[in-house]
Amino acid sequence: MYVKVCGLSRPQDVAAAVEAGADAIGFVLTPSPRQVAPADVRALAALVPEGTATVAVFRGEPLDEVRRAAAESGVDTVQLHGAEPPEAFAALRADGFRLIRATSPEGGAPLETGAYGEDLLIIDSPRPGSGERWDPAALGVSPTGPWLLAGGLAPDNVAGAVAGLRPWGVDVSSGVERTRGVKDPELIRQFVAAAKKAAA
Ligand SMILES: O=C(O)c1ccccc1N[C@@H]1O[C@H](COP(=O)(O)O)[C@@H](O)[C@H]1O
Repeated sequence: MYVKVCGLSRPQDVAAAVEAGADAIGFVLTPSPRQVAPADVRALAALVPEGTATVAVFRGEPLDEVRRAAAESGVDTVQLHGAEPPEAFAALRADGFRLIRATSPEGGAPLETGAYGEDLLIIDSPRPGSGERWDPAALGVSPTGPWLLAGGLAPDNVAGAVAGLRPWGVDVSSGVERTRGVKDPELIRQFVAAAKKAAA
């Protein structure tokens, strides 16, 4: 079970996620209560050991801005939540990034990993980072490639969500916060442990 913890902005939260065994650490570079400047992401990403992915999250920014901010951040992976075309993914691939495409079942984009050249697909609610669950019935058939389930996951519901949809991995932001935008290291530990125990 691949586990991504997203929206980190403090060293102690990065440390908690790494120590708990998260596979990917996400930093939000788009307007959000969790937004972090590229220079601050660089400092946080430097705390992440090799082998754990560092992910810069964007939503709807122009491609030039994404390329510039991702390079400045020092991450290895870019996650796009907008309506970016396959050409944007190709450009970021040429820059050397691994790629995550995030969409929702209602979004109209293909629910197939790799459709735009990405390495990983995230299926999320239409309002990413909101903590909202979405109706699993909207998914129909699960993607065959590696995909992460996101949207309203938390330590106490991740096992049930995994049992229902059998994703390759999970992604969380709001569910490991007690105050919106502020991560809780203990909830991060609980989430990663519960997710790792959940059978895909
Ligand atoms: O976390 C954010 O604030 C955010 C903002 C804009 C785009 C994506 C964002 N995060 C992604 O949202 C989901 C998790 O959402 P939830 O809060 O757990 O319901 C995940 O894909 C994050 O990478």
